[in-house]
Amino acid sequence: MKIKFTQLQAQSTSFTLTIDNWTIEEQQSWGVFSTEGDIGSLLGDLLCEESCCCSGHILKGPGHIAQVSLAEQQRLLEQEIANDDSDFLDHIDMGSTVYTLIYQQCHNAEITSRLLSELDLSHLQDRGFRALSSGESRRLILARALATQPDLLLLDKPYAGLDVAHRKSLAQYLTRLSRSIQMLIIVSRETEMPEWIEKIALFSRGKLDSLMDKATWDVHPVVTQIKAQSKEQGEQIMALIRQHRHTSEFSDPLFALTNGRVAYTDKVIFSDVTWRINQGEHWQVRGPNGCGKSTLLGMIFGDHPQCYSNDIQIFGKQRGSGETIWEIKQHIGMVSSALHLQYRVDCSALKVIISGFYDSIGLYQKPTKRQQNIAHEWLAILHMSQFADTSFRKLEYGQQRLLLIARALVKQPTLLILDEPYQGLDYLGRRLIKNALELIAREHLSQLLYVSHYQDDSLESIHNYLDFVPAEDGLGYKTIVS
Ligand SMILES: Nc1ncnc2c1ncn2[C@@H]1O[C@H](COP(=O)(O)OP(=O)(O)OP(=O)(O)O)[C@@H](O)[C@H]1O
Repeated sequence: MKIKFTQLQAQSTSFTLTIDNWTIEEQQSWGVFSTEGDIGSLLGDLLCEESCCCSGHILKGPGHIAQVSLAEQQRLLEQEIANDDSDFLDHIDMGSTVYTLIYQQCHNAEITSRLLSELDLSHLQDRGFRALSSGESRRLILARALATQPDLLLLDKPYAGLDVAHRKSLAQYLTRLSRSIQMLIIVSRETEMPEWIEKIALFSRGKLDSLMDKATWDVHPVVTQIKAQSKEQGEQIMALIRQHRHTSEFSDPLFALTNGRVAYTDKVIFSDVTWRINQGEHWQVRGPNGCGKSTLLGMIFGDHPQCYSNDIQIFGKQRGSGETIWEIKQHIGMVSSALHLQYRVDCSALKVIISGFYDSIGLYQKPTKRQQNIAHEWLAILHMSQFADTSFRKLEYGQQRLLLIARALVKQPTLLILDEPYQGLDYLGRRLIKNALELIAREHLSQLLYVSHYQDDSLESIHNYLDFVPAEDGLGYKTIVS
């Protein structure tokens, strides 16, 4: 499909996409790198939807474009929630099954089975969408896009949420696919630019900055330039945190799980998990997609139903001894994809940050002047002051994620749970947050419990690891502490 952009200006709630001149030739795949600005969803809207607020021209050859993005995942969740039948069932509705969600895109059993197998989803085909882990749902979104047999595939950060093994197999899969399908791949990590891509478009703050071939990209100075910029912003975050610092003291252990086990009717997720977190320790939790990392962190946060059937001590108290979930949550800041999906209320960017003081989704109390001031300071550091009154849901996915990170940090919690915090962030946003987390950990302003599938996201201050590995009896996973 040939696409030609000329003098294009398109407006989203948060920024303007500007493309003076860009021609994508038929059969030509491009890599797109945006240093600052989550351009993926606006580009997707421009290419896939007819109505869009823009000036200039887009000439598009005939054919069908399918997109894979975190926003697409969010849309599917909205659709599934709208169809939720829990009120009419004697069990919680986990949503349409993986099989159905792929089949409904192609109405062809053979294609559905092939995609299930190629994307390592066969074992999950009967599982409801809402029970999927984040990596599992990412693979489902790709399968659904491919099921529509597109002429052009728009992949916005396709590796987000995938573990090392699935990233590797996806890279190989995309290499194979690139021989038959034209692709536009938007990445926010320079290491994720596929080797086979010949052409790269570099965007900065929503503007197409330059077009180049892969060889020029490999030695481009942009990466060094922006690293320095994000370091400075990281220092500003630290100054803000130090200024409003307050701490709570607890006796050891801060958290302890003894012989932890989580199982559903169809399978055991993990068993025999014993984990003790003492004061001052930062931890990274590692393991493949679906091993139970988010489940375990959800047990600390107190919102997983099976935390009551386990032996858990948290902040010096035995779980189930009369404490409320709010007493626990007030000492925890949480960032996760599950929380991002749940944060569906329509409140302003400023209120999202303030809601961190109350651990609520949305804001239902009158904030103090001090809380409002701190939230405004956060917006300024994130270069988002102009969006203070903008509805959270109208912002780009990456901007939403930055607000949720600020929401978790704003009360300077004792425990900071970061379950793949960088998902959806652009290059600069990720460097900024990583620098800030490194400083927070180093100065022990909060204790970090951190999940990331990327080696280059490792934080120097984390020396404790909890690794999920397959259990010997073949029933789910167990953990190893190192
Ligand atoms: N209600 C449920 N019924 C059945 N299985 C479930 C249910 N809820 C979650 N699961 C499964 O539990 C497993 C663990 O999920 P979890 O989100 O903890 O994985 P994870 O290690 O965080 O994965 P990822 O790296 O992909 O985020 C997944 O295979 C998921 O499909």
